[in-house]
Amino acid sequence: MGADVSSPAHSEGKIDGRPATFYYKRGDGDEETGLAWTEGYKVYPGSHWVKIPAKDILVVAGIKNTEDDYHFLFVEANPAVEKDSTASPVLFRSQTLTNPPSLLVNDHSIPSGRSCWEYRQTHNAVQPNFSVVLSTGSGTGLAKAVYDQLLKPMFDHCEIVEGKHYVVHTTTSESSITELIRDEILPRANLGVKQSLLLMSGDGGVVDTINVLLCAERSKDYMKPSLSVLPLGTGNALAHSAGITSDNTLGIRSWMCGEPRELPVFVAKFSPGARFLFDEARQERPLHLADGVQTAYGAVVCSWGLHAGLVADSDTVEYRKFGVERFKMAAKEALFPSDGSPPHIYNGKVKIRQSGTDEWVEIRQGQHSYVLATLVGQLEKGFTISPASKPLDGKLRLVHFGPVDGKQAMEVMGEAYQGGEHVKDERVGYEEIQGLRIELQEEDPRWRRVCIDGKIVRVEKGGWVEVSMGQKGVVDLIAPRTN
Ligand SMILES: Nc1ncnc2c1ncn2[C@@H]1O[C@H](COP(=O)(O)OP(=O)(O)OP(=O)(O)O)[C@@H](O)[C@H]1O
Repeated sequence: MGADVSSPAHSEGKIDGRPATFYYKRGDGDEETGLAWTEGYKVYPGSHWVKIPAKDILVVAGIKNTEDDYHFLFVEANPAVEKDSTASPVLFRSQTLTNPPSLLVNDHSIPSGRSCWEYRQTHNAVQPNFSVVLSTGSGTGLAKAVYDQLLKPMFDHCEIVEGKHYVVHTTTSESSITELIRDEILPRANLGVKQSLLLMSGDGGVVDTINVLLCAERSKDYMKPSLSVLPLGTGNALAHSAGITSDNTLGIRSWMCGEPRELPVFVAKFSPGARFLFDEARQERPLHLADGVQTAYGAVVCSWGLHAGLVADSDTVEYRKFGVERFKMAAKEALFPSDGSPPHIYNGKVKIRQSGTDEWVEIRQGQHSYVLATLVGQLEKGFTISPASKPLDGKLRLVHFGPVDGKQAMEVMGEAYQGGEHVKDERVGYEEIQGLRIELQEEDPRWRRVCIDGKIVRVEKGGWVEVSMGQKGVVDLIAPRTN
């Protein structure tokens, strides 16, 4: 606590009406940054200090009709998770600060203008234009607990009222989000109504949303909705890559203080006969037809080979119980098959198109292990698949490697967990691309699975997929400001 008494980092005031001494250490990094306070105005060597790390702070907001009182909103780790894995990881907390350090107020006040969550609400709308989506099938099923223990208490504190200011939609099936967007959000967007969605889901909730919006006819009055994400899926690639998870608030700080940013999307066109697989691949459905071509949209990844296989194989009720570990478990299974055989080598032609040319160039002729085009940096926390990607930079990058044995594939994957070191590995190709075309030459349908943001599309025999950047102006993502 080394701040000078006159420093903007130090003040004497009150906490919930009780005299207190405050110190604030600027930054958003280690546990030492944030607010520390102790009861009373006399500080002794043995004084008890309460510390609220900067990463736990939501906002500091002035209380109306007072001079120096502030709402101090933050989260706290939930001790109940040790015994109850279905509990919310963090809980909502609030205190009233009188005369807090000015630096704290400066760093954590609600930004004005487009970046303020209030800007995105229209409280006098005929019906609420703010929808909260609880995706019960996402991740390990925490959406309901996070809503009850974190989000709802925060809304209550901020006097954001269910039914008046927002509507809750709880998913009951794989098609719930699609139906909500198709039947409610899209028609109102086409009437020019400004809408916000808070998706308590992983990447799947986002890909469901963008697919409806991009596949639809949009009117000339179309007003693009803004999406916020509370990362409650398994990989949460988009949230990690957009900086939404860079604090401990489970996306709420980004929802409150982030700004609308254009969400870059890609379009994947498929040969006739391609089908979306769902319900553990027991069911299938056709893709949307755009100008007669089977089409899907994504904001994260299009892959074929090892990555698509392990995403598909691990999307079962059994595997989902293991959270993000499910990807590693499925990877082990794919790389070291229990019958002792080597991992599958994928046959097909992989072609890329680079900036400034219409020409398709074939890479790594014939055989492949891993082919992955992505718009994001991380596919899961710490798994840096594309280290050159910047948040929402709208650049498509390709990561690929050819036939390797299980041990070598594990090595390459391990390097991706070390900050994206795999892209320096001579076995790995990594480049920015404008387009990707894969012509699959596999007999077994198992090796013809393509992953689009966690969803699986099975391509028919002799089929292909072609990926390029998609349309702009359809949806915004609320993400932390980048100054
Ligand atoms: N009650 C439900 N029953 C069946 N499917 C559901 C249900 N609720 C949500 N879903 C679907 O499950 C999918 C969950 O995907 P989501 O991406 O949110 O989670 P995840 O796959 O665990 O995470 P990630 O994609 O980030 O790895 C969504 O596409 C959603 O439509």
